[in-house]
Amino acid sequence: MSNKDYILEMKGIYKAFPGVQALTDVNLSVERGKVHAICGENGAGKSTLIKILSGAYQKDQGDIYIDGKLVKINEPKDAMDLGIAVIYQEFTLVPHLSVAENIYLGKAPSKIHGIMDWGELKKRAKKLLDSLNVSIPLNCPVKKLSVAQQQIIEITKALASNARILIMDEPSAVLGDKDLEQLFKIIRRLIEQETTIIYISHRLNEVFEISNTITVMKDGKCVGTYPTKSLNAHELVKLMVGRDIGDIYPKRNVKIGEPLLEINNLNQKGRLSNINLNVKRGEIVGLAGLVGAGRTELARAIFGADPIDAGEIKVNGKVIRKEKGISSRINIGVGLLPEDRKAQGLILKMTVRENITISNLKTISKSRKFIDLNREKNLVYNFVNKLRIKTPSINTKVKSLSGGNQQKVVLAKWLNANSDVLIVDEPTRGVDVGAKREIYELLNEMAASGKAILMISSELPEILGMCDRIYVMHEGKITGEISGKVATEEKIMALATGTDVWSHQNEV
Ligand SMILES: Nc1ncnc2c1ncn2[C@@H]1O[C@H](COP(=O)(O)OP(=O)(O)OP(=O)(O)O)[C@@H](O)[C@H]1O
Repeated sequence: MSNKDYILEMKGIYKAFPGVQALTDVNLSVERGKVHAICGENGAGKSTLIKILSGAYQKDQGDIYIDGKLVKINEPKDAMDLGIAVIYQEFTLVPHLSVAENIYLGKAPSKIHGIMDWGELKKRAKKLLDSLNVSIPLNCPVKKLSVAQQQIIEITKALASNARILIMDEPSAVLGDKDLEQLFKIIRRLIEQETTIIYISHRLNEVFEISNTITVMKDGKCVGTYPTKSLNAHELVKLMVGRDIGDIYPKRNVKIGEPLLEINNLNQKGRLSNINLNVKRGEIVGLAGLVGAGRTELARAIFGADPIDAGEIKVNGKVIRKEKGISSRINIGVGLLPEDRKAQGLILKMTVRENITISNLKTISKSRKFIDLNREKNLVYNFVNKLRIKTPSINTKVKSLSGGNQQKVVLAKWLNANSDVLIVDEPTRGVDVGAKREIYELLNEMAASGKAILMISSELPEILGMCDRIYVMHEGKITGEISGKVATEEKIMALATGTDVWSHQNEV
């Protein structure tokens, strides 16, 4: 392949942070008009590499070429001028401004005397949306759009800045299955228009579906670049993890006991209606549904984070008084691994050690007064090793860890809380495939030791691979309950979209 076929080349890139060599001699060559995936474990260096490309970080060494020409990217503006844009998981839209205004934010066409040319603004915004074959009302404030639509506006905004290289960092993390199909359609249209996509994801089925080429990174180095067609999932995992992890869903053989969590006729105005479910000792029960079905709302209601209007929540046979909040739920043995870890799950300025042990100081205290430092260290090392948390030390502040490693810390925190009933909301989002296997093992171990686990996940293979029973939600209601033994993606999707033509109620 000649250099001209590559829109982007990064050669010999090095980057260090205090105590961490994040990138060592990384080379990346990206073909024009293709989808180039970057895969690797948490902390492999993927985000650091794209932050260098987008001007957020400065490299220590190395060269970047665009269209075969050596370029300097010292700040985000340089990257934008070169046509490089990043679609992050957290969007950069202004909620109260309209779709059209957001697309042309900071670069709106103007008439004489600097007055904004509304007609031209809308015409241009519509043209861009049409080119992606999507229709979203131009006057609508973006805060009224779904997350999937906001992501489309974010992409359109990048195109309005003449982006030719779009970097998508875990774009599916905020999407349900239907929205993902739509995103893939848009990516295919972008490719037809010769836009180049760099796609970062831990969801390997997506990588196989959408990418032409895969670069694998490990420990800050490039393992290699491969045509997607030349690899299967097994080979890719081995390249990423450096070992064979076998079957991703470990076998379960657990005795199921009495109900530990019982929800009867739970109602929350405008959000949840007539929810009935139970999770028994030893069980892992799935809660499936599309984005917006009410799964997170239900988890928060059970945990006491949001009040309920009517209904009964029983833990271990005891009714929890409606007016009681989170601390009474924790005391009675309920834990929640929240969906939004950064905002709700971690204290970013505290260390890995403190974040993990804060959930259960009893296990590391001497006569309930002093911390037993040795016990604390052993406990934390155990989690760091088991979940393979990549951190320079257990005393490193959590804010400097990679996104996936931060998630592992929250998970360790809730596993350490040792709750009888643990609700996990998207437990493996953003986590690499090797660590996913370890998380599944830990959840299985917890269930086997007599705990009850309620697992919310948008990844249907994970629900199918892990759960004894599955409740499916649609528009704030439970639309069906299926045994893990007979569940299929089709059955779940039919219930999740409210298009179920045959009833799976109580198919257990
Ligand atoms: N601002 C920072 N300060 C200190 N260390 C950092 C910083 N950013 C990244 N690192 C370290 O650099 C390494 C690479 O992190 P990076 O975020 O690039 O990984 P990643 O492959 O994107 O991981 P993930 O899949 O978890 O997002 C990690 O060891 C991380 O702790």
